[in-house]
Amino acid sequence: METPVIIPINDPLITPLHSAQDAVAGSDVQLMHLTPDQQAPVSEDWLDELASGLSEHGWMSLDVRARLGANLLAALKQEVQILDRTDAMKKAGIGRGRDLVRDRSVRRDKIAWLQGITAPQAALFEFFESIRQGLNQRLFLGLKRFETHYATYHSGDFYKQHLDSFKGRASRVVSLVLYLNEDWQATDGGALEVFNRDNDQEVCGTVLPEAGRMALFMSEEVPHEVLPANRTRYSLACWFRQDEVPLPLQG
Ligand SMILES: O=C(O)CCC(=O)C(=O)O
Ligand SMILES: [Fe+2]
Repeated sequence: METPVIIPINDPLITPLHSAQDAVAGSDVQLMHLTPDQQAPVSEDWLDELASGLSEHGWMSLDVRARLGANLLAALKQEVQILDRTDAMKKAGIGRGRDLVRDRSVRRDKIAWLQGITAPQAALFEFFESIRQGLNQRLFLGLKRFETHYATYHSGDFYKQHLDSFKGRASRVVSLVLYLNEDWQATDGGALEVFNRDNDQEVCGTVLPEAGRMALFMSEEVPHEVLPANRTRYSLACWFRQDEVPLPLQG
């Protein structure tokens, strides 16, 4: 059973998005500080591990619950739940700008882009920025920036096998997915299936979207798929990019 979330506004449909986000930021600011005995979110050794996972296998899955802290994960989940319940999330598409296609046979999730403004998002962006710099120092990927969105998959939603970037576009280079769901069971569906980068018929890993679990992979190389979820599945995806100019945040 999920813990019920109380939406701190009267009429979600007429309240602008930033108010919903402010409500979250305001109530959770004090939760964002890491307690002193907590492991540093990002250490040199840990960045070494990420870099070797990516260079040797093209992908990896790891548990970052202790690094990010249960409070930050809970605050991020609360944000995405509020966005979802206030209808602030948009049907996701494939492609960008004029090429954007909303093809429900390929993907059915809903997304909302993060701006890094609320306290939980600011803490998360700091974490992503350390990863960006750490990967650049170790793998010379020239990652200039990252973009990140929340995603909600309701029961029955999926995302068929795909790559996150077309070869040679030098846009999305490294993909990161962070999951926000407590007590996710295999029977809840919604697993991320990762395929062999040299054979897109061969599953080489299955990741359950449990809170604190993170998947990291090379965007142009690693085919992956989100299996149909049997309960609401919350996550956020982040792409580290080589291009400098942000595209309009849509789709
Ligand atoms: O949520 C996931 O496990 C993966 C999502 C994904 O592949 C994407 O948004 O491109
Ligand atoms: Fe993807």
